[in-house]
Amino acid sequence: MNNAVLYEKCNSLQKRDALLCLEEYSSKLKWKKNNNNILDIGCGDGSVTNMLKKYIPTDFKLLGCDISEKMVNFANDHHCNEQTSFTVLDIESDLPEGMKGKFDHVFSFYALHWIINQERAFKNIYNLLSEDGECFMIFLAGAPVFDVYRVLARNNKWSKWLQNVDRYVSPYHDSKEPEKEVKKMLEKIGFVDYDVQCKNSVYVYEDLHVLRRAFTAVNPFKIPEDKFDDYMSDYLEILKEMQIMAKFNNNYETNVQFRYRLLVIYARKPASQDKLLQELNKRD
Ligand SMILES: C[S@@+](CC[C@H](N)C(=O)[O-])C[C@H]1O[C@@H](n2cnc3c(N)ncnc32)[C@H](O)[C@@H]1O
Ligand SMILES: CC(C)=CCC/C(C)=C/CC/C(C)=C/C(=O)O
Repeated sequence: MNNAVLYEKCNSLQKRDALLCLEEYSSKLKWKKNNNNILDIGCGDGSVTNMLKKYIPTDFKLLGCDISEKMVNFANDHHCNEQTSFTVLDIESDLPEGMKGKFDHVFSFYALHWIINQERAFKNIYNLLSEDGECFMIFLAGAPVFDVYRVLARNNKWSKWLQNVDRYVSPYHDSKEPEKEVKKMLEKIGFVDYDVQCKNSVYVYEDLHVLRRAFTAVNPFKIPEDKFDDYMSDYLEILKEMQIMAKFNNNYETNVQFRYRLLVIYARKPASQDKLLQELNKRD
């Protein structure tokens, strides 16, 4: 997904959930009196990064990062100022030395379900954090859109463009207890005070035009332009087969309920004295 202009117009689901979760969790976040260094991972067009500022009560520097140079350039063009900037970073790759241990807070909204190597990404988040630093992330555990990808990938008409489809399915989509898996990983990496929730959520797309644009904005597959309408028609047919859409409804003005599971994660990197206690507890 590289189309920042389209994504900025179609990220109402992602924005709504970022706002709802920040409202719910903002009282849990601990801020330094000044010089809070903050990172937003998978910032996309930067509009949610920009929204985040409303929840930072004191002086801060905010860096958004994304694997997509197109997204980063769009975010810098639209949201860069003396406190906020954006840079290219793949959270699954090696970290620049200068970023390690530098951030008091790391956020991520609707990005980590795009990551296959979860442990690598979460270890990177741990290493990005300063001592006593905290992270707050929301991303999809499971969603019908991933089942749609798998059905399309089995269709000979689309299999050529949907190879390795599970590369774009959330790593927790088939998990019965994603929060358990995440907690185990956080503990293994060394996070403390973690709170992991998997929330059953629903979002209503008011009509199929809106749904189509939202689906297109996050579509990771390189479908040829002259085939995209046919691809979308097959996508909508699958929604009917999955009974997410009414079977005989060809009315584009119909709304569609998107039911999904959202992981909401808070965790803290222990300060050195905590680490000592952790070690002593392990020995007992
Ligand atoms: C659905 S968008 C979310 C954007 C924004 N956080 C929001 O809530 O609207 C997911 C973003 O994660 C980025 N992303 C995917 N894999 C990434 C990786 N390995 N490292 C950094 N960003 C990544 C994508 O390029 C995309 O911009
Ligand atoms: C009913 C149905 C399957 C709707 C799909 C809605 C949609 C496009 C959800 C976004 C899924 C996603 C991968 C979001 C993201 O990465 O931000």
